Order: sequence, then structure tokens, then C-alpha cells
Amino acid sequence: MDLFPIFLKLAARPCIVIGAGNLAESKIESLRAAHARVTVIAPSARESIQNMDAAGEITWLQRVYRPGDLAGNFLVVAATDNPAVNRAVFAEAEASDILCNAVDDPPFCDFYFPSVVRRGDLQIAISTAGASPALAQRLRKEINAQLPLDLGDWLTDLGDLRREVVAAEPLNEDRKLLLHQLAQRDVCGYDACPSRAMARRHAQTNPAPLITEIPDATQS
Ligand SMILES: C[C@@]1(CC(=O)O)C2=NC(=C\c3[nH]c(c(CCC(=O)O)c3CC(=O)O)Cc3[nH]c(c(CC(=O)O)c3CCC(=O)O)/C=C3\N/C(=C\2)[C@@H](CCC(=O)O)[C@]3(C)CC(=O)O)/[C@H]1CCC(=O)O
Ligand SMILES: NC(=O)c1ccc[n+]([C@@H]2O[C@H](COP(=O)([O-])OP(=O)(O)OC[C@H]3O[C@@H](n4cnc5c(N)ncnc54)[C@H](O)[C@@H]3O)[C@@H](O)[C@H]2O)c1
Repeated sequence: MDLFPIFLKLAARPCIVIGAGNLAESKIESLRAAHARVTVIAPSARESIQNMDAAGEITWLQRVYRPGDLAGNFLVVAATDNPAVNRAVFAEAEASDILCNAVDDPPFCDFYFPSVVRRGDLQIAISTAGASPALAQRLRKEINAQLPLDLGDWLTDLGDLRREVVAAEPLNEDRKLLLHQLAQRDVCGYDACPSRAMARRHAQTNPAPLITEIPDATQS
């Protein structure tokens, strides 16, 4: 199956989860990690989900799903223990052009959840297109064991330094080469960081052109 891999910006987008059990919990957590605005509908909820509601982190509506509940949402996860309900949710989502994942029910999914290794802004998402979730999990564990725990902090510093370089140098081959070099070096947040010093020296040899006003064509 040829799936299209993308990383969605969900911040502040309304997303809805139907069901509030074991499977719903991990989906709610991953939606919240992307700062989605999450509503949960279920007659009963796990304690952790009740706590998120009490803390104002999500909105839990304590009742069964009703047709029409998906209106206004960007994405829905159907995670009840009743396949007929999950499929009714999928049917409403299809009719309303809302992206739907019916957990563990591939024909009723527009998208699948990947297995994810995360270090700050770095995310490695693994998909087997449903062929073997167990393999996706195994690969996650293997990759996770290989990646340093502080990779996310390093990436934050590298990203800050990259923004400095992009502001200081023009878009050309020299700048690209420098950015590849920096991605292989130690980078830290200190101003005296050797990689930052190197980048600043480089900017002197490859300076961005000064932005000048566009001449007014009517004045000659
Ligand atoms: C990646 C992960 C993300 C997540 O769930 O958030 C995920 N499943 C995970 C684990 C896992 N799921 C299952 C097992 C038991 C071992 C096995 O079956 O292999 C294990 C491992 C375990 O739990 O030990 C059972 C299972 N899963 C699906 C079916 C239905 C079917 O195959 O028809 C059944 C049979 C249900 C039954 O028997 O009733 C279907 C889907 N599961 C997916 C995602 C989507 C495709 C992902 C892909 O392959 O790319 C897809 C298509 C739809 C979806 O749900 O999005 C998460 C790993 C988290 C991690 O990293 O640890
Ligand atoms: N838990 C697992 O590891 C696992 C693995 C594979 C498949 N499954 C299947 O996935 C499904 C969900 O699993 P779970 O462990 O999260 O179940 P669960 O029993 O923990 O939670 C089910 C949730 O669905 C809600 N619900 C039931 N009917 C509803 C309705 N009409 N409207 C809204 N909410 C409703 C319940 O209130 C509850 O919050 C089950 O069918 C299960 O067999 C579970």
C-alpha cells in the first residue's frame, strides 16, 4: 500500500476522539503532544483521561457518540470497544471530509498511526502500512536504543545556529556546505561555542547582500 508520509501541524486544530479507554489514551497523548485541541466523547473514561479533563487539557463529554458529533473537527479517532460505533464514526467522517482513524481497523482508516522515536523536534516515524505493527514497534525500540538522549537539545542549538547562518549568508553552495558541516559537529547554546565561532568566520567570507530599497520607477 502506498501511503503518503507527512508531518501535520495540528496546533489549536479541533480534533475529536470517540472512546476513552486504553487505546484512546495513547492517541489522545499523541494529539496533545502536537498541541491539538482535543475533545473526547465516551460514557466512561480512564482515570488519566478524567484527570486531563479536570486539568482543562482536554474536553471530555461524558456520553455516547451521536451522529453529528464530528462537525467542525479536523480529524477524528474512533477508539471505542464497539466496532459498529467506530464504523459509524468513519461513515460520518467520510461524509464530512474529516480524516479518520478507526483504531486497529484498517479498512476504516484514512491514516494510520506510526511508531515514533522522539527527541525534542526530531521525530522518526515508522510505518509498515499495517503489514506488521510488531515490526514497527521492534524498529522503534532498536532506533531508540541507538539515539543519544540529548539529541533533542543538540538539535535545538543546531537549529538556532542554522537560523543565524541563514540570516547572515546568501542562499548559495557555500552556505549549504557550511550547514552540512555544522550538522556533523558539536553545537552548544553558548555564544563562545566553537561551531558558532566557525559559522561567524564563515559569514565574513560569504556575506548576505545588503537589502536595499527597490528604486522608485517613477523617479528618474
Ligand atoms: C504503530 C502503532 C501506533 C499506535 O497504535 O499508536 C500501531 N500499532 C501498534 C502496536 C500494535 N498493534 C497491534 C499489535 C500486536 C502485534 C501485531 O499485530 O503486529 C501491536 C504491538 C503490541 O501492542 O505489542 C495489533 C494491531 N494493529 C492493527 C491491527 C488490525 C489489523 O492488522 O487488521 C491489529 C490486530 C488487532 C487484533 O488482533 O484485533 C492495525 C494498526 N496498527 C497501527 C499502528 C496501524 C499500522 C501501523 C503500521 O504497521 O505501520 C494500523 C493499521 C491502524 C492504526 O491503528 O492506526 C503501535 C506501535 C506502538 C509502538 O511503537 O510501540
Ligand atoms: N487494548 C488493546 O490492547 C487492544 C488491542 C487490539 C484491539 N483492541 C480493541 O480495540 C477496542 C478498544 O480497546 P480499549 O482497550 O481502548 O477498550 P476499553 O474498554 O478500555 O475502552 C472502550 C471505550 O469506549 C467507550 N465507548 C463504548 N461505547 C461507546 C459509544 N457508543 N460512544 C462513545 N464511547 C463509547 C467506553 O466508554 C470506553 O471509554 C476494543 O474493541 C478492543 O478489542 C484493543
